[in-house]
Amino acid sequence: MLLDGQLHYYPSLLDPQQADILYQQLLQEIPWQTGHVFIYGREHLIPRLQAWHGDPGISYTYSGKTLRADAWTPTLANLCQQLNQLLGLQLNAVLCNLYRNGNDCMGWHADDEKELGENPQILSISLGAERDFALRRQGSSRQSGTLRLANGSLLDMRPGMQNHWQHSLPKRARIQQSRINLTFRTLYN
Ligand SMILES: O=C(O)CCC(=O)C(=O)O
Ligand SMILES: [Fe+2]
Repeated sequence: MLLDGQLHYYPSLLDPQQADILYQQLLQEIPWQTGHVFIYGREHLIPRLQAWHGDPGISYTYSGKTLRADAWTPTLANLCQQLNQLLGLQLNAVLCNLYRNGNDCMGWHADDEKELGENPQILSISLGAERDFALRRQGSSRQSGTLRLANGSLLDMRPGMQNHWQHSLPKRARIQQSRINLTFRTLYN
């Protein structure tokens, strides 16, 4: 347990063999897309592949646009159901990220969009290459530390975390292998 109980890390939710099978299934099953964002009216490709899946009618606002989540794939639906049962939650959507190698990354942010409610709890499953997950306090530009997210691990970002901390997935140029990260969320539309 770290950071006043706001972050719980379980290094082996899945054993390595299960994690490898899941990785391959998700790689095939998810319609990975090259996302883009608009910054000052100019289009930029994001440095990773993405997909959004969720319950029917769930939508999210991303880069100023409201988009509907795609239907669950069988593997994602199964994972979401298992997490809900295990943890007593009502997760209803997942953001999937595919980092093709160490050059793919995600910048500093908090997952604090309006549709996630006041105190979101986000469950993050990591598969494939081990990558550093960096943390800093909201409002600070100094990194507080990193956590290595292992293949088959679960990171539970508890309620409160998104209000006080930012996180990022920094570039690691030497890493050649790819990684899939799934962040399960509860969206209130
Ligand atoms: O890839 C990760 O571990 C972090 C992903 C993330 O922060 C997000 O999807 O909001
Ligand atoms: Fe995030």
